[in-house]
Amino acid sequence: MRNSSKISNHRIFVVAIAIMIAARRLLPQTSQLLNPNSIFTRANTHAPSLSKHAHPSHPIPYLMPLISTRPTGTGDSKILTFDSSECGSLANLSVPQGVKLVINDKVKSYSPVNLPPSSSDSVSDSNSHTIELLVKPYPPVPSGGFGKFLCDLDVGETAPLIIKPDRQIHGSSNVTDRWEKVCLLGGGTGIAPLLQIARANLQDEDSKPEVIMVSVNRGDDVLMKPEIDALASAHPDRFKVHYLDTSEGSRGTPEFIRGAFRITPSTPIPQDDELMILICGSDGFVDYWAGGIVRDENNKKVQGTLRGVLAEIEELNAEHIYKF
Ligand SMILES: Cc1cc2nc3c(=O)[nH]c(=O)nc-3n(C[C@H](O)[C@H](O)[C@H](O)COP(=O)(O)OP(=O)(O)OC[C@H]3O[C@@H](n4cnc5c(N)ncnc54)[C@H](O)[C@@H]3O)c2cc1C
Repeated sequence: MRNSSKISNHRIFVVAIAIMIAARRLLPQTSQLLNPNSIFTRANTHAPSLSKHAHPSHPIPYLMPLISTRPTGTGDSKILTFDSSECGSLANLSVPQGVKLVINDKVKSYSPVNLPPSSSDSVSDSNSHTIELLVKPYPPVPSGGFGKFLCDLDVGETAPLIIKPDRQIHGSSNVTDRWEKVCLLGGGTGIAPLLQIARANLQDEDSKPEVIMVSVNRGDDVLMKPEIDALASAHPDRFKVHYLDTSEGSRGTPEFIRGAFRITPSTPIPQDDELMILICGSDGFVDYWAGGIVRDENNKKVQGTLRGVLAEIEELNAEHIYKF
């Protein structure tokens, strides 16, 4: 009897020590999400060790450490660089790569602006194992605040991120060497995935698509302008950028799009592989330009009917447009 009580006391002691060690490991994550300035009140329940066993397409978040942060130079948005080396197999993921931030079972999408590593990148090259996110800290609303959460992270803290599976754009995940003219229409932080697509097309010396970007912003808060202008200087024959400032109440028109993307009434109706317009921005932004994205009976996002400004350009049809 005495022996069995000793054994059970010993077991209780061992279990208590194990719980204390596990709690200490989780503490930085817990305190991060319980920060009084944060609207998140529940601890992340995914222990760091779980991330080691997750596949990039598996819905268990990686706890990616923030390794550096810098302001974009305009407004309050930041470029946040996360160490993605734990994910291991990010090499050769197709562009645009996407990640999801998962907190309290709520999820929001973010888009790396840097290119994923290629298989030729050395494992020792630390630049090839990072994810750079352009993030704007919108003043949080209830159940939101994800942008502020990311922007408030200190170097060394982690964010629970999932690597999204490849994005299918009209039946294929390929965005390079596919269309003759790639037109990118981004509002605010919506420019992030479009910049990655521009970079992927321009770095590919073998294919020569023309890339035209329209960046829509209010006032001086033009996100990633230095980086975009640098790309335009480096590829003057293949990359053109137009900035549209909507602060004075001016909104884009069909004429503006015709001019920027050079679609004229005398242009023959483009074939699918000639021209693609990729649109990314807030729901209101996408709705204004091309009609809203809708959800099907499985709550999956589908493109919805083409409406808005682009629907007024008769040379275009839904096959020429993709809404993020
Ligand atoms: C495919 C995809 C890629 C995205 N990539 C990025 C990215 O790279 N970087 C990034 O910062 N965001 C990106 N977003 C937007 C991101 O997912 C969040 O919607 C955004 O961070 C706002 O969330 P929040 O919780 O901070 O805002 P909330 O707290 O929910 O809202 C705060 C306020 O901001 C307004 N707001 C919310 N979202 C937007 C928006 N997108 N534009 C303008 N106003 C808004 C709300 O109406 C509200 O008034 C992307 C979205 C999608 C669908």
